Amino acid sequence: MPAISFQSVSKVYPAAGKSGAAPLKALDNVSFDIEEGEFFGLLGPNGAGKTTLISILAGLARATAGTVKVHGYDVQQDFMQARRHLGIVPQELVFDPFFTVREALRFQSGYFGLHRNDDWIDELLSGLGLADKARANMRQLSGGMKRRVLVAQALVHKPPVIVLDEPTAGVDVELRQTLWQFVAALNRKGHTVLLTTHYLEEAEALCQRLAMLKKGQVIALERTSTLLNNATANVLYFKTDNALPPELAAQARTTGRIVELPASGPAEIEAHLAALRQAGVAVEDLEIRKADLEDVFIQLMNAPAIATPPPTTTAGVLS
Ligand SMILES: Nc1ncnc2c1ncn2[C@@H]1O[C@H](COP(=O)(O)OP(=O)(O)OP(=O)(O)O)[C@@H](O)[C@H]1O
Repeated sequence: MPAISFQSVSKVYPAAGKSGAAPLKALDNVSFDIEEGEFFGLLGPNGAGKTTLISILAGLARATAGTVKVHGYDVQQDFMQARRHLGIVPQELVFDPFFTVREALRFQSGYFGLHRNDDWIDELLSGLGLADKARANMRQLSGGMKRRVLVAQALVHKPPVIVLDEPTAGVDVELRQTLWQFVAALNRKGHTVLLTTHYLEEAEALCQRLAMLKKGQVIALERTSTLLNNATANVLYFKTDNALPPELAAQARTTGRIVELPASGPAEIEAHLAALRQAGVAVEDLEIRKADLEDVFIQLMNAPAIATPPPTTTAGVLS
């Protein structure tokens, strides 16, 4: 049985404000399963529908159509059973300022009917570098410390499935590393992890499989390694002060003077270099590197809209 199953999930938000405005389809027939023990990444640009999908999973929003199950429990019909199997680390820092850290964790344990949970709470506090903050009041903690408490709160009932919604946005490097070591260790013990992130290098390092959302549709569902192997093999990286010829400009990612040009192999690299020479583009600091997840992401996001239904298996990447 999958840990999480999304089946034909759609979400339409009614038109806001002016009459005549069209309703917004935030999710369009999203189907995929996440198997037990997987470390799974959900990626997509702003507004792709990631938070909407996680809100439906958490029972905080209702799907317009389709079903979502956690360990076989429907998130609507069996809400409490589904919720018990989930530990959700939200994007926003929400907490009660009057509790100490330990009280907040005890309170959350009580919500799940767990009353003698201090051994596990101590383990969480020490694993997340919060041991000396147990008696601190929540309002005295820094933003990074509050985020650690949110992670501890999500895990207080030892959920088999852990959902992290952009947990490292605006978080310093040290906390990111603590968090990832902790979550990776839980994953090794068998916990399923679903992560949404804007940091593609994080997804590349951690996630075994990825789904990419674009405008509410799944446009790729693949093992991370397969996605990387199927994608453009190389990227030509250089700096220039000159304008690129239009056929190269259309394919290039340009950041100030830095240009990154995808190339499928040696022949295309040579063709790009010839085109640059012919256009009189002066190139500095030229490097050829292997494509990474960011290149794959940009390639898929820039691909023309898909006309066929999204994949429901891990069969391949649509382009
Ligand atoms: N409560 C709501 N009412 C109306 N529209 C909404 C609501 N919540 C989200 N949307 C819209 O639905 C679409 C998907 O939003 P969602 O927040 O799920 O995307 P996201 O992929 O999580 O984006 P981000 O990376 O910016 O968090 C967006 O166009 C957004 O404006």
